Parts: sequence; structure tokens; C-alpha cells
Amino acid sequence: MDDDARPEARLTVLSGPSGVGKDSVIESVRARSHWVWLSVSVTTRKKRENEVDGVHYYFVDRVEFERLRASGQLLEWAEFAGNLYGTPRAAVEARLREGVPVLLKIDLQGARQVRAAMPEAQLVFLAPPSIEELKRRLIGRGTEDEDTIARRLAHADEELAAEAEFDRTIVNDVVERAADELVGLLGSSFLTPAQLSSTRLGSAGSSSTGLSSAGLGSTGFSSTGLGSTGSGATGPGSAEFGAGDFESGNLDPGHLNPGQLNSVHR
Ligand SMILES: Nc1ncnc2c1ncn2[C@@H]1O[C@H](COP(=O)(O)OP(=O)(O)OP(=O)(O)O)[C@@H](O)[C@H]1O
Ligand SMILES: Nc1nc2c(ncn2[C@@H]2O[C@H](COP(=O)(O)O)[C@@H](O)[C@H]2O)c(=O)[nH]1
Repeated sequence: MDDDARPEARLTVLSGPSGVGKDSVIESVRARSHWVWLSVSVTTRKKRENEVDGVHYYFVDRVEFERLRASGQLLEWAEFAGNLYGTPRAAVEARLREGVPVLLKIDLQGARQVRAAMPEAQLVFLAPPSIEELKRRLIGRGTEDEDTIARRLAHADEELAAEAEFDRTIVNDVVERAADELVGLLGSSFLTPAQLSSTRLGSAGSSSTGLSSAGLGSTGFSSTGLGSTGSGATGPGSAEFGAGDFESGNLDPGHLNPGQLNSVHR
């Protein structure tokens, strides 16, 4: 599918447990949907061999991350499995102002912060077909040591249990199919939970995967737990950040063609 139609600009968050396939699905979305802009996060994590600074992440040390966080340059941020991650605020706000749909790939804590700060954002949960398959993917990727895999899987329980906080669930059974579904959501008209409760339409989310460790099924749209800051993360600052900090055009994956993207994504 090659869709160049540009839907109304809005912010979409894609979350899901580590190893579920967020990067794989996003790579597929971006290869076909050039109208979507993928935010590049800042992180203190060590760069993986195949990663490019400024394309996959902006890799910084903790001092720099703290400077960005304290000066309000991050829209949201979180500590995940021992590393800090955050979304540069200015680039996201600029794209939305320009009318470009924006996609954030962030963890549960970050998704909750975005929901609190921007209730109109669409939150999409990417779920694995099964927990066994999630483990297979995380281990099979071969980018983390045993200890890190264990920490990421420990987070997965909490993330799977939070599925009902999301507006939609996509099961990543087959990358291209899941990507098709995400493209559909990026361009679809959508009622936020706030709009839903005012119109009293009830649940409009997609079906539950029933994978949460608590055995809770998703009820689709849910207002419970929304706006929580999540485990250990505090809300982002509010000041605007200086222009240009993250705006290096050469490093913007939005300027890469699909071939280039395929070569830089894992
Ligand atoms: N639908 C799928 N079927 C089989 N394997 C998949 C599928 N989607 C992704 N994978 C594989 O699973 C592994 C993890 O995928 P990926 O790195 O995209 O996950 P992620 O959710 O972005 O992880 P993280 O949050 O840790 O960055 C990769 O080796 C990828 O090739
Ligand atoms: N809250 C945020 N979470 C983020 C951000 N960028 C990435 N992430 C999430 O971190 C984990 C681990 O990612 P990895 O690249 O180290 O495998 C994953 O769940 C991402 O979604 C961010 O800016 N904010």
C-alpha cells in the first residue's frame, strides 16, 4: 500500500512491551506513509551496533538528559530498565502546528504523561500474540544481555496489565498487517476518552488480547488510570526548549526515503 493522503494532524502514541515489535511495525508504516512524522527520542541508553545517533535516538549522558528535563524541553520522560528516555517537546509541537501527524514510540509511563498533558492524543497499544511469543522475540532479537532481558520482561507484566488504558489495541501477529491497522488509525477520525464520556457512547476500543498478568481483559476505552504519572516517573516540565536542539534536518528520519529507513532501522 502506498498512501500519500494526509489526514488531519494529531498525535498518536504507540506503546507496548519491549520486544513486541514497535520498531518493526513503525518501520513498515514509515516506508509507506510519508506523511507521518516519527519523533526521535533522547536516551541515556548505550547505542546498539546498528543504531545511528539522531536517527534512532539522540544518545546523551545523564547530565545532559537532566538538563533537558529540568529546562522543560521534554514533553514526557521515563526511566525504563535502568535508562532514561524522553520526547523532545519542540519538534513534536512544531510538526503538529504544521499539520503533520506525529507518532511517538514510548513506554507506558510516557503514554500516561501524554494522556495527562494532551488528552486529545490517541493512545495505541501494541500487543503480542502471546507472552511466549513476546519472550521469543525479545530473546531472539539478540541485542540485550540476560539481565536486561529479565528487567524488560518484568516491565512487560505491568505494561500488559495496562492495556485497558489505551484507546486501541493492535495485535502484532504479522508486521505488515499490524502496520496496515496502525496506518488506518493514524488517519481515522477518532473520539478521545474525554469526548466519549461527554457523548456517552460507551466503549469503542478494539477487542482485548486478555494477556495481562492479572488476567484482566480490556474494555477498550477506559477512563480509569488515565493521567497517572506511572511508576517512578514525574511529569514533564512545561517550558519551551531552545530552537534547533533536536532539529537537525540531516538526522530527521522524516527526510529519509524508505530504502534509507530500512537500512538504518533494526
Ligand atoms: N510480527 C512479528 N513476527 C515475528 N517477529 C517479529 C514480529 N514483529 C517483530 N518481530 C521481531 O521481534 C523482535 C523485536 O522487535 P522490535 O525490536 O521491533 O520490538 P520493540 O517493541 O521495538 O522493542 P523495544 O521496545 O525493546 O525497542 C525483532 O527481532 C523483530 O524482528
Ligand atoms: N517514555 C518514553 N519511553 C520511550 C521513549 N523512547 C523509547 N521509549 C521506550 O523505551 C523502551 C525501550 O526502548 P529500547 O529502544 O531501549 O529498546 C521501549 O518500550 C520504548 O517504547 C521516550 O522518548 N519516552
